[in-house]
Formats: sequence, structure tokens, C-alpha cells
Amino acid sequence: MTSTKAKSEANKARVLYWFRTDLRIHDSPALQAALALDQEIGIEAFYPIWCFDPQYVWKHRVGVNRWNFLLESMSDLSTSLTKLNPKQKLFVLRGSPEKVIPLVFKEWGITHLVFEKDTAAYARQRDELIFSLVKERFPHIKVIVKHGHNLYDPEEVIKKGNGGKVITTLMSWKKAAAKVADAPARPVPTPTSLPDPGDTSIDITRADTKPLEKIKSENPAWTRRANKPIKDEAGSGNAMEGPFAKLDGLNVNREIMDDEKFDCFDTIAGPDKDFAVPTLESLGLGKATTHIQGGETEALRRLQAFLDDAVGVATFSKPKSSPNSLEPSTTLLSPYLKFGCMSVRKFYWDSQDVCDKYAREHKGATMTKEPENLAGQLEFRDMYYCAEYATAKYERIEGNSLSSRFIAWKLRNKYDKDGQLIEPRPRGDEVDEERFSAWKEGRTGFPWIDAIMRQLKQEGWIHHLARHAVACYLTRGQCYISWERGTEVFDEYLLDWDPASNPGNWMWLSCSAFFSQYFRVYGLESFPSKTDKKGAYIRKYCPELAKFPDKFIYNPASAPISVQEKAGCIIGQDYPAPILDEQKEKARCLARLKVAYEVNLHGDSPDVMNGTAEDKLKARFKEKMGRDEDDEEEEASTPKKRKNAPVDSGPMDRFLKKAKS
Ligand SMILES: Cc1cc2nc3c(=O)[nH]c(=O)nc-3n(C[C@H](O)[C@H](O)[C@H](O)COP(=O)(O)OP(=O)(O)OC[C@H]3O[C@@H](n4cnc5c(N)ncnc54)[C@H](O)[C@@H]3O)c2cc1C
Repeated sequence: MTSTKAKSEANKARVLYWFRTDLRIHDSPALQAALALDQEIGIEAFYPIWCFDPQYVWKHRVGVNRWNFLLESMSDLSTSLTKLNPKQKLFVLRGSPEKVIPLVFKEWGITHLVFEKDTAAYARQRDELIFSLVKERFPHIKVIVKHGHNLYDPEEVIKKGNGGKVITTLMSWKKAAAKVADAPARPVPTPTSLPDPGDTSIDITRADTKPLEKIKSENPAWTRRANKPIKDEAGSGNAMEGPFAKLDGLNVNREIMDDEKFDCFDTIAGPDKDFAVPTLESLGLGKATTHIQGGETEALRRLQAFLDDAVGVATFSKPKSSPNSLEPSTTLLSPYLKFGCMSVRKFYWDSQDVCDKYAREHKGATMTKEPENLAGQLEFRDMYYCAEYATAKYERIEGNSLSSRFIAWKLRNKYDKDGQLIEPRPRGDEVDEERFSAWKEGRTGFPWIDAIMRQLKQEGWIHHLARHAVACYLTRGQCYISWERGTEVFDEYLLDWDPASNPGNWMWLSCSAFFSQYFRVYGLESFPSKTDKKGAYIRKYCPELAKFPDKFIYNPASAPISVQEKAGCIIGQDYPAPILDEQKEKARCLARLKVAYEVNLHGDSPDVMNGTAEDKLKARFKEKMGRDEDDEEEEASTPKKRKNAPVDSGPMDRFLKKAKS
């Protein structure tokens, strides 16, 4: 099919550059390839676009802070494009790619589609749709795809470097990557100019997109607000499979979106017909709470600030950084890498160059080695991308071909015989439900856990070891709750949520895959007090505890009542008493994990797939321990009561009562 409106003259290129998770202009091999067409055949029109997919808005759990970060990053990119050519900007097309891209193919007479490769499962599926669409309906359009989101292309590392097999250790990743190239590619230059866009008018009557009203009427869950999930009675015709399929039919963000104000998808070009970046208001969202600003400009500023401290770069050691410093003790570049505002290769090579210069100038000085140094951190990121690439059902337990070890976690996802999630949020018994909610809301009664979860919600970022602590607590440390629930909460709150790193690290921390030393559990008092004796971090994020003496800051429930009164915070009233017994639960978790490791079932074992795995683990537990796994549950799950607590209400009741009032 040829263009109906604009036609390419003299075989010059009319380029659609599709920005996705590459919201930058520096070190972009895809952008470079697109602009190289000017030398090769000449560019007649250049359209930098972003597809704002409504499916993403209502099928993927995203908190207001990540929306804010994304919109800021898009605005910043748009400004950069305008600086390269005052006629240019980021043209935001409101609609799903498979709808809006064919439309502009026709309307703008596109001859070339260029984008950066994205190897995540959901992205591959989306891109396959576009490839087949081009093949069937627009065979004259040339598609150019360049890798640039990782140090090495995960697909190449897996296919060329590891014979198509999955990778689960940094060593095996290094070996496989070495077969692809000696070192990551050096960054490519930043463009200094851009060709003009062509005519950007669109005959909206021809628009193959769904106006807002149509989306709403086809998807009742979109507009209905309710406390419990609503199934989409109408069914959604173009639902994606993979990680998002489980959310099919639900506006999972309805709790934070005000439908009255929601008008983001009124037309393909937005309310002013100018393809502007949407606003938080148009998504029906309130104000962001984070202080972390999105965009390439901020990413480069942060990188430069890090590089300016050569000693800091040369001696950067992840395990020695502090999870509870008030200012981040690591680079905080992860959200920028996630959205591609920061090129990972620039990050890698700029740091490497600083290290090399430091080594030359300070002969014999101690420098950190891999994997603790910065290069090691970025390599871990690549390793998870490779694992995700090679693993079917990576984001879940059942059917996970990475052989995520099967542990009968509470509140884990359950699927029907067709592999569909039975409920988007499995319900468990009251104790597990309450433990999960308390964890998510930062009211477990363990200040270390609560402070981290509150920082996560407020800022959208927490330190790596803080992530370790809360992930360990929720899963194998104390609660025995599925890592799937953890990924879901991180997905909602993290700015840097990543489909490879998030499930991968949760599998690691829960000792389901990648790591197996399940007996190493973080102490809720001993671990944080190593780097923050006085509890400044706790005082910041749990201000109700601010006046407690240092001695009790990590365990305020152990303070005498006179101390609590003096601190103006009665445990059980103004701050919850511990929701569980740390040591007892740790012992219970360890016992169950030991059995799970012995039985050694994996995500795709027949017992897991046919639903008999949990019974098998329970039977082995009884055989080994001489009692039922659940026998001790009653005892262990009863929170300790304060001596002076009224008999008719537990500490959590009193805290909730107070919070509600
Ligand atoms: C349970 C859990 C969930 C996580 N979820 C995510 C996630 O969704 N997205 C995400 O980017 N990171 C995730 N991480 C990894 C890591 O915690 C963050 O990348 C890191 O804390 C980001 O802070 P930073 O940029 O200051 O990191 P730095 O220490 O400055 O490291 C530089 C970069 O290296 C990469 N990196 C470092 N450690 C890891 C790691 N363990 N895995 C993958 N990449 C790493 C990141 O891109 C990071 O920006 C998770 C870790 C845990 C324990």
C-alpha cells in the first residue's frame, strides 16, 4: 500500500522515529541510524514520535511518581529535539502502536520506521505485531532496529554466546558476552541537528484509533470505580499477552485515577491537536510526591556529579554503600536507565575512563574490582536482561522455565488450566493479608521495614540493600509471602521498575533462583544499625518515632512506657507494635525452605503445573518434622501483646483505629 496523502519525492526518506525506552538524544545507535539516512538517500521529513498506549495506562500498575517521571522525561526530550531544530518536538500519538502507527504511515507517507530494540517479552510481542503489520500492509516501508539499551544485546548474548540457554550467574554472563564482543561498544556521538518534520496534519476522520468514549464503552472496568476488581464483561479485543495479560479487563490504576478528569485519549493528537506531552491532570492523577526529576538533562547532570568525584568512582563499592543514608549513597541513575534517559554504555565508559585515569595518576592506589564496582553493577543489569530474554513466564512462579524454585509461598499467583491468572490479586487468610498490607503500607511495627516502604512510596526509589531487606522480610525472612506480591508493589511504586531486574532480583532475594543461601536472613535491628546507629533514616520516614532515644529506635516496642510517653509515641497507639515475632517466624520460614529445597520442585515441574506441589511439600514437612506445617502457625502468627494493652484490642487494632480517626 502506498501513501495516500504525502508522497516521498525523488526517493527521499520520510522517517518515523519511534522513541520508546530510549528517551534521550545522546548515544543512541537507533537515532544515529535514522539520521544516517540523510547521507544515504536524503531525508525529506523526520517525525520523532511516542505512542501513548492506553493499554499501558490501564493494564499496568503504575503509581503517580513513575507517571510523573515519564512525562517529565518526554517533555525534556521534546525540548532537546526543539533545540536541534526549532520546528521539531516529540510528537505524542495517543493510542496503541498497532493503531496509530499504520495511521501515520498513511497520513505522513512514511518510508522508514526506526526504533531501538527492546528485548523484554511484552515489547517483543508488541514489536512482532508491528513487523507483521508492515509486512502485510506496508511492504514498501523499511524497518531499522538497533540495539542500545544494554551493554550487549541480550538476544545475541543468549543465542550466540550461550547456545540459546538461560544465564543465571554473572560469571556465565561474562563468558557468553565475551563471545559476542571484547567489550561494550563505545557511545556514538550526539546529533547536532535534525531534519524538519513534514506536514503533521492528520485526517482524524480516517483515524483508526478509539476515541475516549469508545474505549470507555468497550471497557466498562475503565470507568467503574470499585473496591474489588471488576472483570471486563465486554472483553477487550486487543489484549496483550505475557506479563500484562493477567491484568486483562481491569483498570488496575483506577484507585489513583479520577475518571472525571481523565481525558488523555480524547483524540490522537491531544486536546489542542498539537501532539503535546500529556499532563498528570489529563490522566486523572494528583501531584507526584517524589523529589526525583525525570529526563535526560537531569540524568546527565547526575552522571557528571558522580564522575566529578574520581575517588568516589574508583572506589565505588556496592556492598559498602549505605542503605539508610539520608542522601543516596549510590548513583540513583536506575530510573534514567530504565526509561533510556541515560545510555548505559555512556555510564559504563565514562566511569571506566575516570577509573583508568585515576589508576594512571595514582599508581598502586586501591580500586574496587568487579562485581562490587560500578561496571559490575551494570553487568548485573545485563545479566537479568539475558535471563528475562531466555525465560518463559519470567515474571511468575508457575510455569517459569528459568526453574524458579517452587516454594509454597502464601498469596502466590494461581492460574487456571489455560494459564490465565485466576484472580489478579489472590486472597489468602487474614493473617497473610494483614501482613502483606502492613508491609506495603509501612506499618509492620518494625521501624526499619516501615521506613523503607514509606520512602519507596514517597520517593519511588530506595537503596539496593534496603530492597534486599524488605524483600527478604516479605518472603523467606518472616512472612513467607510470594515474591510475586513483592514485584507487584515494587512495580507500582518504583520509578526504575524494570521487567528484567524487578522479577530477577525478587527471585534472587527469595532464594527462588540465582541465589540459594536461604539461611542468610537480614536482622531487622542488627543490619540497619551498622550504617545508621542513631536511626536518622527511621526518624525521617517514621516521624512519629523521632523522639525515641537511639537505644530504642529500631525496637521502640521494647522501650518502657515512661520512655514512650516522653517520646510522645505510645507503641500500639501512635505506632504499631510488631505485627509478628521476628525470630519465631524466621525459624518457621527456614524449616519450610529447607523442605522446599530438599523436594526441589521448579516452576515448570509437573507437580507445580498440575497443582499437587503444595501438598507434596506439606507431606514431606510432616514426615520430617513429625507435625503439620500449619500446626505452629496459630502460635507463631499471634503478635505479642503489650502487658498494659486493653484485653479487647490488639496493637494493630489500636493503631488502625487511630490511623482511621
Ligand atoms: C527486590 C529488588 C528489586 C529490584 N528491582 C529493580 C528494578 O525494578 N529496576 C532496577 O533498575 N533495579 C532493580 N533492583 C536492582 C537495584 O536495587 C537497583 O538497580 C539499584 O538499587 C538502583 O540504584 P542506583 O542507580 O543508585 O544503583 P547503583 O548502585 O548506582 O548501580 C548502577 C546501576 O547498576 C544497575 N544495577 C545495580 N545493581 C543491580 C541489580 N542487582 N540488578 C539489576 N541492575 C542493577 C542499575 O541499573 C543501577 O542504576 C532491584 C533490587 C532488588 C533487591
